[in-house]
Amino acid sequence: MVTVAVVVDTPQHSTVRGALSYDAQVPLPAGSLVQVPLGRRTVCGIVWPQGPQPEPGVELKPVGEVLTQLPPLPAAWCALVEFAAGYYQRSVGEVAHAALPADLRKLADKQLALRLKKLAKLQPAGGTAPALPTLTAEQDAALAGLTGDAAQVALLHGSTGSGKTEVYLRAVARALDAGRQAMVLVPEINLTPQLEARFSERFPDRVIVSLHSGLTPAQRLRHWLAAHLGRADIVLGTRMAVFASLPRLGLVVVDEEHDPSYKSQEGARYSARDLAVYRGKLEGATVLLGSATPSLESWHQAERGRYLKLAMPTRVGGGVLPRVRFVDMNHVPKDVAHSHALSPPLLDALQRRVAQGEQSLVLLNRRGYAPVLQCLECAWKSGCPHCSAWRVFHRVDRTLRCHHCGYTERVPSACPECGNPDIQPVGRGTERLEEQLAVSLPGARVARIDADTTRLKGTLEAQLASVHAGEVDVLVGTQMVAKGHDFRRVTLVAAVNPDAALFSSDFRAGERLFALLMQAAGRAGRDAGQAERSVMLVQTWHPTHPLYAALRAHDYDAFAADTLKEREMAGLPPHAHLALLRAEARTQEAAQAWLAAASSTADEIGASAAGVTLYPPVPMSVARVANIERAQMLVESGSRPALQRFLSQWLPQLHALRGEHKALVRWAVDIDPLAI
Ligand SMILES: Nc1ncnc2c1ncn2[C@@H]1O[C@H](COP(=O)(O)OP(=O)(O)OP(=O)(O)O)[C@@H](O)[C@H]1O
Ligand SMILES: [Zn+2]
Repeated sequence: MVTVAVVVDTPQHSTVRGALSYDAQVPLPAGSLVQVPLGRRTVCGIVWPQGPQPEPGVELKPVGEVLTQLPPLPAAWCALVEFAAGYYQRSVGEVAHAALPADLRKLADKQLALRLKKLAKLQPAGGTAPALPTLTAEQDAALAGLTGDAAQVALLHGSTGSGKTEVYLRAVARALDAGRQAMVLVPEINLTPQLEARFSERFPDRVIVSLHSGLTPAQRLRHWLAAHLGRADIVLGTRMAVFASLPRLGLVVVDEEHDPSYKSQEGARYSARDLAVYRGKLEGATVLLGSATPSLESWHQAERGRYLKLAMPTRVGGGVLPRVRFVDMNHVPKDVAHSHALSPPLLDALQRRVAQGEQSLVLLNRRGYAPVLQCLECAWKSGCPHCSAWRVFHRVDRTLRCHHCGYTERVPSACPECGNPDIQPVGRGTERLEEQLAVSLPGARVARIDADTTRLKGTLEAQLASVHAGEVDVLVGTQMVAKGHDFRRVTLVAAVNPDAALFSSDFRAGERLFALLMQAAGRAGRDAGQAERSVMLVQTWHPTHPLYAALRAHDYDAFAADTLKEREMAGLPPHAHLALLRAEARTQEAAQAWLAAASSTADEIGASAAGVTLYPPVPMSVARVANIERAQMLVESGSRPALQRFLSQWLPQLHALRGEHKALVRWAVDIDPLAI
């Protein structure tokens, strides 16, 4: 008999943090999947490279079935999981098992053999590769910078339309030629179909698979196995793909690396971008981060020389970025400014585009018809009974919907409080804007793209195709339409109401707004023939705000320099490191009481001597969701290792502390939180 270490799926709050010990007949290679007894159940486990010494005299249970058909998970994969679990303060078992396809953990050896046989059917798309475009000088220089040296991290700072995708394609080609596999991450599942099309066109004789949450369990297993067995040359996917097992990984591309959706908002709240960088080091793979508006974290690393900075400031084919102009809402007649989303200069610009047969994109980052309904007689507003938030009026199906808990009701025909039939929408969302545009621009073909119009599979593709085909004059949408799309006919981009983020309590709101507006501007003038005429119009009450000055100049560098200086003075990331402790309870007092107790525990173990500062507990900005009160507490340190050491001492104590607080529903810690 030999002792093997096995990790099983354990919830965060279980006392099991690492591997368990079992008896096996023969030594089992690390990374093998096995069935093991756990309590009264039999569960899937992964043989782990290292585990605790079993206590002498304790009788170990035997390992059950071993999935011999599956090549063991690579050591580097186990190391990545181990790192992620440690860094994000979760159990190894939880992270490891969440990273595997659910179906894999359910299969017996025989069924697995069948699935593996079927993999032979995965074939390259076939056909002939198109002629390659001649690289621009900037693309050439960027590719020359990618030396292929082990563990190089490069930040490709390329303007919108500078041809970053072509650089990714060439870098992938090189990795494949060297016999390696490549992984390409995109922020949104919506962007995977067009990317898949680009890649299969370019690499007709390679096997390409995708990994994202839109796959069926069977597809996910098939694609995962293809990557794991090395049959797939290219893996395209969203953040979950960063955990794919790839035996010959040579390159990881993270497109739009600044995008918040790389950060998971549940479970181990990992950043796929940060894990990609770590993974590159582990596996000697090149990591290529690309963006027109890099995250300040990555920019800071590049400035310090930790990442190689590659710049592509120029648009392909002589295109220029659109001129940015501001409509000062203070000078628009008051009744117009307050009651209309569309100022006269914006309407005028739209009318001219429609007359000239050019497309316009109107951006409003708010879904629905109106964010709130209001009674004109009494004080009633369409609040959500379960959340501290308004319910949004959706006109299409005449519902009031809570965007936090999902609670939906038919719109009442009269005020539920006083019976007055006159209840009015206040403010506007994309639905109302679409309606208003259709009225203001008679004859124009107005379309809308947001999360509501794209619920059904295939609708987004169809809608985008009609935009590309020129069947739409004015496209209204949320951030969904602002990024990634290569619209060729758009000459006007308008941001209707972007000011709110300027005064947010979240220190990253400005960075997010700047990125969104730069990306949106980047949708205009992509065709060199029209570039000269292209304009971005921003309606604002604060036209002199420095963020807008940087936007006007398309000057990311200036924005980054200013913002980094502010962050340094305020002791904020990337100059400091944060963790957020969140508590949810039946009452706000209970949530905060638990955080206060957690804070006392931190004092006892010497947080401040360790260079770690804890801020007072505060309610979250939406304090109540689905009848649960939420509060948070910020933990900050100038040193990442100090913060990590402190957290690994502190969190086990919090697991213990939980028992004393009956009203606490759940708690979680978010390392490097994005939204505060
Ligand atoms: N070397 C080249 N020669 C000719 N056309 C090119 C070249 N490189 C890229 N293109 C074309 O230029 C357009 C813009 O490229 P791409 O969409 O990759 O830009 P991008 O940098 O990814 O922009 P964004 O950040 O806005 O997504 C595309 O239509 C692409 O096919
Ligand atoms: Zn609600």
